[in-house]
Amino acid sequence: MAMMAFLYAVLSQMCSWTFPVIIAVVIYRWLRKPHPNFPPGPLGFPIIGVMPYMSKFGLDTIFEWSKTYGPVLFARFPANPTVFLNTYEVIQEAFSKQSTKFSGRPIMQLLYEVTNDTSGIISKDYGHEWKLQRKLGNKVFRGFLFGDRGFQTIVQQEAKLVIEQPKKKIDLPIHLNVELSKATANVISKVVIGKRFDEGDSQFQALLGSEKTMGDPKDAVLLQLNMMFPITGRFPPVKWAVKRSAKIHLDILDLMHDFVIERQNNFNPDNIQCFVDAYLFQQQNSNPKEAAIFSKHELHSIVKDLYFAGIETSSHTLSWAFLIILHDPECQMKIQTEIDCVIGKDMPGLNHRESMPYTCAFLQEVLRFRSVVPYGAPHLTNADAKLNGYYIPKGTTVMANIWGVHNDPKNWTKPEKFDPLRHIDGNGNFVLSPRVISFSVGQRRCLGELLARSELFIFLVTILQNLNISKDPSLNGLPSLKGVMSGFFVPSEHKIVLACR
Ligand code: HEM
Repeated sequence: MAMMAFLYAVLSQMCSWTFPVIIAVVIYRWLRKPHPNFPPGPLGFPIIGVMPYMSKFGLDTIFEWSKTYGPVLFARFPANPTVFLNTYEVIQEAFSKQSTKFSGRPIMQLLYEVTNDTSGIISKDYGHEWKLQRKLGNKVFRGFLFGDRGFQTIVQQEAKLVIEQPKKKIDLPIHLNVELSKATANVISKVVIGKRFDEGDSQFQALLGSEKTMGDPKDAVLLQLNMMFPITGRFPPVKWAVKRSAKIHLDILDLMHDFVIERQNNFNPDNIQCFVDAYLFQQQNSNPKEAAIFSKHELHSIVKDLYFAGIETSSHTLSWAFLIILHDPECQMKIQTEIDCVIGKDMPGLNHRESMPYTCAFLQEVLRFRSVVPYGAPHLTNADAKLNGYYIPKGTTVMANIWGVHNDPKNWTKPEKFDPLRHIDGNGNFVLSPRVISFSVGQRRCLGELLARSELFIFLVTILQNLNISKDPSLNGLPSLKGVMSGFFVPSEHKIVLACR
């Protein structure tokens, strides 16, 4: 009895000071800034930070905050306090002018926990290893893939097949995005592993299946929750979503391993045909220290990164383009008028771009109006930095608010309006705008930009040269332009009708 009384006394004593201490720690952590001169931002709430304020995808929320807190703001996300850059000027300053300080990558905690791996290009932190991998990537993507084996030829071949497929189902509504994903997957395959796949191929089905599941909207929400509150990963249903995501990741790596082995068996150093060939060549011709960096494991991860970054981004940007055309059929008419004048019945090629200002302006406006990667990829400061008068310490996560730049009325009159003519000057010429930054800026800007731009032009023009698009007649209204976030910012699922011209 005496013992019970003693324990009770100790416990109540502890409670009397533990609870206030916990509250004090929570409040301290909530109010604390990494540095007194850290950028300003909304306070949010203890523990959950700014989460309750976020609209579904945060696109408008951050943009609204920037009106109060300015071009550089700090958002208290529970697991990862993040600095958002909201104007073109500060993004340029950070990612281009101060790129050696702002080009790191935070560990993608979720993926890291399940894979213990930061190999590849996308997730690799800034430094010697990333620079070497990226240099090789730039060489392949900017250099030797022109000519007979160039992007243009590869994309033209796939574009021809895209128009054949729907021709068989003329007048029946189809999911055009499914066809476009297959086409962009085959473009990447040709560029990276030197071969394309037939539709029924089991490896191709596995690849497309994993791409789809990676962006599963249901799991995307759970995984986001896990990123904000890592502890949720210990309990279902978040635990199951994390497991599913890990399995997909490992299955894809296995698939990449098979792709690379097949290519390796046919490798001929005198006939470099694709990215994997160039990588194997580099491996064999580097000094031992560098050869260790160009390892097999890195190669599998980079191949995976190229598939991950290159399929859905391009196919969904094209889907946005066709959805916009449904809403504004005049665009279709104007592009087709240009096609008829400039290309006629010839095969569309990249050289036609300079004579087709409206089509170029239309595509640039699609990239502005609906960016599939509205915040780019997270960066990390790898040194203390000063930006716009604020101090940003080493190790801070930094995101570019690409969506904000594209919707800033200081950059664009009526940004909510889709208007290709804003990119055409008084003489009728197309003006390439530096303020459309869908591919980001600086050292870490998109590696596949050249390829993506080739795909956007050749697919759009080949399809409209041969087909007219219109809405599914069984629908009352038009499919929404609002979009959904499922890994990328994409149009919600819809069908369209294609008819021969
Ligand atoms: C319309 C299509 C595309 C858009 C809008 C897009 C956009 C982006 C953006 C915003 C980033 C992040 C840049 C940063 O961290 O600041 C990125 C990175 C990247 N993209 Fe793309 N991308 C597209 C297509 C492609 C294609 C076709 C490929 C390749 C085959 C590709 C490969 C990559 C890679 C490898 C990175 C990581 C670069 C690095 O970390 O150094 N992308 N992309």
